[in-house]
Amino acid sequence: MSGHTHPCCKIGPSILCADLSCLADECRRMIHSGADYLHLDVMDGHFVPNLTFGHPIVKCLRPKMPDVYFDMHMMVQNPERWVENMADAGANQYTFHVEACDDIPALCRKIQESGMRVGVGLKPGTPVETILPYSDLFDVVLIMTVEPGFGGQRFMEDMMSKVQYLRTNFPDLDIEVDGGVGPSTIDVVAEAGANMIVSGTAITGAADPSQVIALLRNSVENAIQKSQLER
Ligand SMILES: O=C(CO)[C@@H](O)[C@H](O)COP(=O)(O)O
Repeated sequence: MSGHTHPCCKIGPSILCADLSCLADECRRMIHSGADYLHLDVMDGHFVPNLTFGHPIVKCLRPKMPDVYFDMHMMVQNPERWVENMADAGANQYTFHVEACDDIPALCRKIQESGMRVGVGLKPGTPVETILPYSDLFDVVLIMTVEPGFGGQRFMEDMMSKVQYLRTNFPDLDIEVDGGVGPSTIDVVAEAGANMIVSGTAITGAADPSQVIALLRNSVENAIQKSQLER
């Protein structure tokens, strides 16, 4: 992690609260509204008290949108179990939760060898120090700003200290924030130094998702520009 080039802003709608009966159409709507990637929430009913979908759905989506970046947020126990399936389904990023992982280096190696970017997620109660010994192994760190499991929850601003710490110590790292992020909370997220912005209900529930995506992007790009001028 060297070079000190702040990674660029990327906006990734979470389709968790979209109309999942027409998933591909919803995904296309997000991309046509200016999304840079799709954040796909996989829940197993064990790691979190909710169920969504797995690799068979991702595999069906992939041919319908061959160039879209699929960011898999794996809210599952035994995350090592689904790496090959997700890679085969066409996932680009595999973000496991540190709380669910017994052997971080082995899992990171497995994800990388299968051709996906490596992401690690931290629940709100997990200190950032937990992942520091392995920091070279991750492409993305996902800081949860709600308890994982459901969309539409309240943003936890006190998680921003984790983002600030990571941005200060790992200037080139992709730092993703997820949970309760929208027009009313984006400025603190951007100021803290996050560059990958997940936003669910604020985008999918908006009358004009493109307006919300543009607003989020504007806030993050301004913060990046400001931090570069201060350097
Ligand atoms: O992973 C999760 C929830 O576990 C998120 O991706 C949410 O789905 C984001 O939705 P909003 O909080 O933005 O409505």
